[in-house]
Amino acid sequence: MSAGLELKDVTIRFGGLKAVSELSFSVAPGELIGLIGPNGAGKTTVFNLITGVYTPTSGNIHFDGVSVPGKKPHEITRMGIARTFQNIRLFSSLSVLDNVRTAMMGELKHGIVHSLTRGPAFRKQEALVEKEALELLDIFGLADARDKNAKSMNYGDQRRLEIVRALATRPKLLLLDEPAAGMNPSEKEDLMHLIRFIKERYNLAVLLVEHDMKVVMGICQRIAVIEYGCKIAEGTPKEIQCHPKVIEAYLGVSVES
Ligand SMILES: Nc1ncnc2c1ncn2[C@@H]1O[C@H](COP(=O)(O)OP(=O)(O)OP(=O)(O)O)[C@@H](O)[C@H]1O
Repeated sequence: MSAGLELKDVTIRFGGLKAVSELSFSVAPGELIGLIGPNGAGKTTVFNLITGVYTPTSGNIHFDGVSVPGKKPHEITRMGIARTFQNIRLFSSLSVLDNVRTAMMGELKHGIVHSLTRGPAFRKQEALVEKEALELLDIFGLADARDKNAKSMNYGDQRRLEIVRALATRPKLLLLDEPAAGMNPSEKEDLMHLIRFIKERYNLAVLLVEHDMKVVMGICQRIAVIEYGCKIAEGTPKEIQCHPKVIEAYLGVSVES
């Protein structure tokens, strides 16, 4: 079993609907892979299968050689897989800093006694968490907003905060679900730089679901295309752009956008 993520013949049925059908693909450590397809093709369902929200009806998912199906989402996070969501999910009543701190909670080693007494070990750990959270916010240009209410930030900043929260769990694989949605062209340009930057800086593998073809074609090393839950093509951005099945299913007009 190889390192990284490996899906083998993964199928999930919802009643009579096969949302994902015998899907196989892999993401090696450090790779930046795109997963694209028309609306309803099954992309978010694939993320939900990888992160333990759904269990496949059949097929296997392995991460670093360990079987994923049957594990709980928090166990999968601990294995080193983090995700963002199509619809932003932040703690709206918490500050920007506290949103990152809560994401780091899983890493805290102190027990209930330390938490209640707030002893030296607890305070040391808290200080470390705050330092790391601020470092991450700084990299994303969000440090000045640390005390702002998360929901008061503009849309692009909220999307970036979601990525910070995912990174705060120290993943080896980051799943990004439509990170460019709702961004303007200059925010999308920044996002492309940011994804490349964090991939290098944190030695991350990234699986990117994204409708914006300029973003996908601009940063992905390889792209898998699904339609009605089935993989119809896989290749480099250049190969995908001229793949007849892809053009027919999906890319025809949007690749020029
Ligand atoms: N829990 C569920 N129960 C029933 N059907 C579901 C469930 N989750 C997803 N589906 C169906 O599976 C199919 C794939 O949905 P999914 O959200 O994965 O597509 P997508 O490629 O992410 O779409 P989009 O690009 O519009 O976000 C759709 O037909 C959807 O209605």
